[in-house]
Amino acid sequence: MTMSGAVIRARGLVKHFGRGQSLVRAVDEVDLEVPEGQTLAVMGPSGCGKSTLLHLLGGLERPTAGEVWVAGRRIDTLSERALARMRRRSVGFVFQSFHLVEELSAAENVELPALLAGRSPREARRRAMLLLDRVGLAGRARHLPARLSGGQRQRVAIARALVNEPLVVLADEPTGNLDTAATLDVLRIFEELRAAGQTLVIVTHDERVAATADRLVSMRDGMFVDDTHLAAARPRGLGGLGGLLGLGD
Ligand SMILES: Nc1ncnc2c1ncn2[C@@H]1O[C@H](COP(=O)(O)OP(=O)(O)OP(=O)(O)O)[C@@H](O)[C@H]1O
Repeated sequence: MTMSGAVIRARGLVKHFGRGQSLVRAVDEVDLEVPEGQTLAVMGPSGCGKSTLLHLLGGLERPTAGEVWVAGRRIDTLSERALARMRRRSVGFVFQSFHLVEELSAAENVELPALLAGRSPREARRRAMLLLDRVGLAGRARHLPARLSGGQRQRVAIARALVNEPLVVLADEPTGNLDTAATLDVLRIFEELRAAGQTLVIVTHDERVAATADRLVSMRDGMFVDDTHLAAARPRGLGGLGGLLGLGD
């Protein structure tokens, strides 16, 4: 962690796509600090650069210019290998279209990042079952994604994002493909995570999702045009995420 407690820090962040006449400034000189325990919502019209920003913050893409720090470590200059390791250990991703592995059961999907991070099969299974229980899917552990509803798939994806106890969860329109009931299920889980002190960045078009955040930034043309603090970030709750999930060390 940095002295300021920022889990994520970006300075002068720029991402361009294409060149010449077709140059797109997807992210244009963004500065950002996300303190530990903050839930940050990012809103803005389609194409304003929200997803690109999230990908830069989580090391899925490299900036054209600027710097990104995760837990006090600069990541935009890391090798591909080191970047992949950083993502596995420190970042949990949740996507609009779930991105589950269709050939694997719900439990196996959740276990996968734990195994890739070097945990034993037994420990990976233990974590997966605990997390599936936490998201209300203990009874669906053996189901393939095709047999799950959209809301259930997204809850599996959230469990997967949490399995390595990430420093930050980055969610890209996590309720974008969900009906109201499933959206509320997902919001309840995010609310639980927030209460436990999990740092969260959520890109969303949904006002209900944004309303659960501590801070709301609005983007337009790759830039922040508004920044509203709705609540002070809370320190990690008793036991933090590990305590909430009963994961231990
Ligand atoms: N890989 C890419 N190659 C070329 N252009 C891209 C690429 N990714 C994003 N862009 C462009 O960058 C801009 C920002 O896209 P981005 O997906 O970040 O926006 P967004 O705010 O997340 O949009 P939406 O809400 O529709 O998901 C858009 O003009 C988009 O077309």
